[in-house]
Amino acid sequence: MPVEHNTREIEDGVVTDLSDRMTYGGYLGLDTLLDSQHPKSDPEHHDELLFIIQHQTTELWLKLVIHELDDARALLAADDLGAALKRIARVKHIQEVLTQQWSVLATLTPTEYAQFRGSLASASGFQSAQYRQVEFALGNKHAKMLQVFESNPADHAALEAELRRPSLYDEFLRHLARRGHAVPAELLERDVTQAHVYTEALVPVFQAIYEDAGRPQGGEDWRAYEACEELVDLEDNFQFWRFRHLRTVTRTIGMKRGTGGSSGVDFLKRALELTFFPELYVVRTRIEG
Ligand code: HEM
Ligand SMILES: N[C@@H](CC(=O)c1ccccc1NC=O)C(=O)O
Repeated sequence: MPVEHNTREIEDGVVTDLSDRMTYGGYLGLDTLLDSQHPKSDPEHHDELLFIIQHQTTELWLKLVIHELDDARALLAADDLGAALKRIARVKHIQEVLTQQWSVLATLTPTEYAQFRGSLASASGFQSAQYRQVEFALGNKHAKMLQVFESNPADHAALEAELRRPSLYDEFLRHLARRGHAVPAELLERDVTQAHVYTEALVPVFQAIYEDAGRPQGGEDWRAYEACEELVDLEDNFQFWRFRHLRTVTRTIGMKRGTGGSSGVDFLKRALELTFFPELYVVRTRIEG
């Protein structure tokens, strides 16, 4: 039947009596989700809702990133590299959404933000437990970061557990070792509560994987090569997010100190020098034709 009067007929089969049945809102917990936006400005500033939702959507996606990275690690531990790569591919798409999303917040002018910034008091993204958990899961451990979470036992416990868990990189290197690659023992036995630091002896392992993949028939370790490139994408994407955050902060608060107590822009700039998988970048310098 064609659409008449620009109004679509509702088909007879459409379920309308939803008492005692599973519904859209019930399944998704929308009562709670959509009742979780509480602007603090009084009178309420129009733009504070944007600010809240931008953060909440980020936290929701971070929840999924953690879920996927957890499973990717379990799959690597079981030597199922193909399935782990699927999880990582999903994380990469989420990162792209999160980086794109900065353009919505960029519609907030410095004047508008200054009008409700005081209502945020000492709250700051620096206190995001899930963001820190992702950094830890990727291998940039930092025990002192836990201090900020002492007032929230659940967050503190989750981060402490993450601190003690092998990172995605640790699991990948263990997998490569089981596949016969000469991963240095110092990495396989490292204290996983510390940040991964650049290890020169790992570079030849990646060099062999990259050079093998470049041979005409495709290499033995094509999957390992693919995984290396996925990790590089993951780190690049993480840095793109950090960079957009830095630029947004710069255009919104200039050189003001952060509500979390840091110097602000200068502190964020230093995060751009952190790295998760340094050997995967150094190997590029070494690759010969
Ligand atoms: C106008 C918007 C924003 C401004 C002005 C801003 C400002 C800042 C500043 C100054 C810091 C340094 C810590 C401090 O002293 O407060 C910081 C950290 C942080 N912010 Fe934001 N931010 C904004 C939006 C966001 C959004 C939307 C997110 C998403 C969740 C976010 C997440 C973070 C995270 C995770 C950190 C810690 C970064 C690190 O440790 O390197 N921020 N932010
Ligand atoms: N640190 C920001 C405040 C801020 O952006 C913020 C405040 C409360 C909850 C999340 C935030 N996002 C990122 O830091 C500032 O200094 O303006």
